[in-house]
Amino acid sequence: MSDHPTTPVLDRVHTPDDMKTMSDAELHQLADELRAETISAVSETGGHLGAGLGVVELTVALHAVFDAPKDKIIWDVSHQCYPHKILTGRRDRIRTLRTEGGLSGFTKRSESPYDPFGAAHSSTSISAALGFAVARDLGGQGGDAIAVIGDGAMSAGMAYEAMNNAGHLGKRLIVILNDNEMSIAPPTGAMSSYLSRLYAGAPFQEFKAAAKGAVSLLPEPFREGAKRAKDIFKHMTVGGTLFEELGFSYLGPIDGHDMDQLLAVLRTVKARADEPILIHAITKKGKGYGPAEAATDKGHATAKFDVITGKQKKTPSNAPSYTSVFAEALIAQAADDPKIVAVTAAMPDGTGLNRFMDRFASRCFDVGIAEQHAVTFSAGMAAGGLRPFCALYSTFLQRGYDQVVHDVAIQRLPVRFAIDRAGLVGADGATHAGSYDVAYLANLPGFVVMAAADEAELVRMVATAAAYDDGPIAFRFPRGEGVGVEMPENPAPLEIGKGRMIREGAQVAILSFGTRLQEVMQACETLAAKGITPTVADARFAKPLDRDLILKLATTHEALICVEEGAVGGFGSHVAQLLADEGVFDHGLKFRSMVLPDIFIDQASPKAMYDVAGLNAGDITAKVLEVLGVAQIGAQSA
Ligand SMILES: Cc1ncc(C[n+]2csc(CCOP(=O)(O)OP(=O)(O)O)c2C)c(N)n1
Ligand SMILES: CC(=O)[C@@H](O)[C@H](O)COP(=O)(O)O
Ligand SMILES: [Mg+2]
Repeated sequence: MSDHPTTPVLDRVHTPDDMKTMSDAELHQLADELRAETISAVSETGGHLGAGLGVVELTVALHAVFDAPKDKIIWDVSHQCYPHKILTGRRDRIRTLRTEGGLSGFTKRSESPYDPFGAAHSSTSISAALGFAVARDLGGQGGDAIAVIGDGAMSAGMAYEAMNNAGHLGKRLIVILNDNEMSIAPPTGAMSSYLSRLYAGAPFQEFKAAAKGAVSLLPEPFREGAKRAKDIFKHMTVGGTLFEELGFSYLGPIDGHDMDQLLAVLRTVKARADEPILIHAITKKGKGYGPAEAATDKGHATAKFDVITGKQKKTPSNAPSYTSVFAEALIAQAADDPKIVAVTAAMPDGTGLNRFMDRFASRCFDVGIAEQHAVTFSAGMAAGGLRPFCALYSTFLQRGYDQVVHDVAIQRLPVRFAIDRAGLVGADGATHAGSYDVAYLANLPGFVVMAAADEAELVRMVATAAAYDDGPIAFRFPRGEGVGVEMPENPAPLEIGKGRMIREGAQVAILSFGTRLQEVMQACETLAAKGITPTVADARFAKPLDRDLILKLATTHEALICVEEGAVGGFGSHVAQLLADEGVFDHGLKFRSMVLPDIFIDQASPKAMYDVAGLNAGDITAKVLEVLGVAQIGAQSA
């Protein structure tokens, strides 16, 4: 397979309308070419590969049978949407995926009318599709509503909330369960076992209407090609399923890579459905690309790679990742403390807890994509006397917020939140940015909220959290590698609510919270050349604040600048509140709080995203000069 495959059929597709006149044989070939084009594009951009490869046939069949954008095809998570983007007028930009100014790696309403609903967090598709179905029936936009949801995403409660509602409403709604027996890691849980049992050992089964002579139900002109459908339907043995109990007609399992089968089933569903229908399609994540199929994550996400060898082109790292530092620090604590347990919501590799699991299998829980449950489950274990570390990405913890408030904070339970991917994450863009956790945690009574300035600080914060039994405690750290600092050998717990002085200076004090400290120090080098030597402190805690440190900085300097990689309402806001409460502003303190701006920042490199946010060294330099009233010369290049 060459990097730029020959694609004569795909070349004819500019929008899905161009597929409507294609023969089934051409659609077969289109799928092959689409797969080659997807592999080729992702080899140049990196990104989510395996999920897209698993839905190539399904994508072609859906666009051949349904009429997008009038019909709404809603991809759950939408990390599998690259083939869909190629078929829906975005092929010319597909090699800009996940880059600054390029295509998003997810569906996005502002990007295309063929993306009726944006996603990136999982398990929203059935709710959204049901919303479209109701809107259609109440005189809104017409067309079918089709949710494509993976078996991993089916582990989240929201999918069942939606099916419960859909079954009750009884409207025409099509859900395609794309079951590849994979989440990012192999899926866990009873639901996953249930899905496996639905098709284990059985031949692919088909369409309920078979008993009523399904072939005759096929609309013209498809009856001609219906011999295959006859073969498909003759195995029909579908019995009662959980989905049927919820009010869906269950069709399947069908082979999600068999184009004939897909076309026959979708055409018939399109012609006949008058109620909620769930089509259970069995697929292979990474299908059709050897290196992806062979990978343990089935090519879920990849760096740029060589198409022939599959070898990924990763830039060598200079320091360990924050994630791995967290995992090793937790393992070290857990070795001495049998009460420490760890929880991940379907991200064992992403959170580093796969290492913890290897070491302490019975004390590590992958609960599936179920962040709400992860939080309350941790609360229960804390109430039961364990020391749970609930390791979630900042963006996914958002989903468990009521549980954080109601089950953890109000009961003052000592759940330790290890918040990974804090701050701007890069190619995944706005949906995955960890922008809000400080704001939404530091406002909760009794919560301790920390941010690590570097990987050594992270190790100390793990030790602090392990030793803290008085209530909930959280520490946040970013995606990517650390700064290469020396690591503490026997990390002692930090004193709660105490920051640290980094360097003493004059005129202006910079109070950093989190890893922007490196940018602050870089800014100081530039400022030194201008004769300005700021005092720099690392707050460590957004809650409780180090009042003594902050008031000292505020009363001994002309200006105080807070810097953090979080949204307004976070650390700087709490400092401002303290200063206002203490009347410090009455004495003329110049105060600035550098936070993420009030916009959703699109995907780019983290550095470029922080440029947009105005939180890089040059911005800090410029802020110091502005607050001191010094003329700015070349501040952006600092
Ligand atoms: C709420 C939420 N939690 C976690 C994730 C991270 N995540 C992205 S894709 C994925 C696995 C999804 O599995 P599945 O739905 O089966 O899709 P597949 O990749 O197998 O096609 C996970 C856990 C997410 N996107 N959203
Ligand atoms: C689609 C999704 O939610 C995940 O695959 C996410 O992209 C992982 O991000 P990391 O690469 O930061 O683990
Ligand atoms: Mg899956």
